[in-house]
Amino acid sequence: MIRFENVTKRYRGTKRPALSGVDFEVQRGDFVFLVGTSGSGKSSCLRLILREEIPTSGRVAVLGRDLRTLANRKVPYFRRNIGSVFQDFRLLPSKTVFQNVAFSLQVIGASRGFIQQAVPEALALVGLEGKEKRLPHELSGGEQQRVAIARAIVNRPQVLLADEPTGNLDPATSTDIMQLLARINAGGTTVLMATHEAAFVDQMQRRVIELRNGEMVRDEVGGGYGDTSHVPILTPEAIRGAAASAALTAVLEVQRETAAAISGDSLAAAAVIAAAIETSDAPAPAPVAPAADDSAPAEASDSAEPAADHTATGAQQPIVLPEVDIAEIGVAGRLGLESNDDEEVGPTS
Ligand SMILES: Nc1ncnc2c1ncn2[C@@H]1O[C@H](COP(=O)(O)OP(=O)(O)OP(=O)(O)O)[C@@H](O)[C@H]1O
Repeated sequence: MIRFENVTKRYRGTKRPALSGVDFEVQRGDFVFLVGTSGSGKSSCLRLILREEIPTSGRVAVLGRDLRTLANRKVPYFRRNIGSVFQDFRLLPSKTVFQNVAFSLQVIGASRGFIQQAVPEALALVGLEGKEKRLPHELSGGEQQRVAIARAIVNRPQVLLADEPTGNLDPATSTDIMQLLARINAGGTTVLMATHEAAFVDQMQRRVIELRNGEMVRDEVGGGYGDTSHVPILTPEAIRGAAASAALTAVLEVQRETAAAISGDSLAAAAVIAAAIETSDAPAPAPVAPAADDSAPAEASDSAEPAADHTATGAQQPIVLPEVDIAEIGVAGRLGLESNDDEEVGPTS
């Protein structure tokens, strides 16, 4: 569904490439965290997927299209398959909640009747019924991000890109937003999220792609935020004797301390998530919607099975989410986005 092949991105006037030889593939229905320190190249990856940038070398293919050969005039149609949310929400300040969500349908020429039906459905999905007439400044930060998410998904994109979507929100509100993104993913939408939020990455145990100075240093199924992949996994069976046992204990202690240091301020968020899990009566996560066409099935990374405990927080439970009925939105068919996944979406007006 999304493929990076040896992608290097060098911005004009810069010495060091923003991305260097990056290779990965994301399957339909995946939920992938992109992690890495500031400047490591996460946003550049998302911009390449949106075709806001093109690689200096290598290839980016999204939904079966090689984006280098995608004609400029076709880019707006291509982007209809991709929803985006950002840290700063990017709402239109003088438009109401309804108008903000409707706007993304108006620009693609959707009919008035369709908008009247689709917008309330999207707002209901994100839990904003009754707030249609509010202006953005009359909403909390979390509500504003919900509007942005409703706007991103109102035409049922196949891919949702989220660039630090919880970056401006408090831990409890961030948890709500993460639950919402996971629900959307459970309905079959592929989600790629760039984040610095260690607690969520650790809790959700999804696939983690880590960038460092533009290079991909980790692609881990069911990974945590901190890169512990270089730490050898020691098991008691492999070591005999009291001295060895003491050494193992010391190593595990260092791992725990390292994890605590990495988690840092995110511990509060982790506590909130844990509380949410405890009070939740939700069933196990829904299986990812089956592939509708030629894509490979979703990877095992999307199962609820936690990975082997080689991250410091491997014992934590993933966020458990209610099943979502994607017919709740029911917009894809009407927009012609449903079954011809690899076909270009033509103008609707
Ligand atoms: N338009 C641009 N022109 C020049 N350099 C850029 C441009 N956009 C990004 N860069 C550089 O590319 C590198 C990667 O930036 P990018 O925004 O992709 O990182 P990031 O991991 O998303 O960072 P953050 O977590 O701070 O958002 C950085 O060194 C940045 O300065």
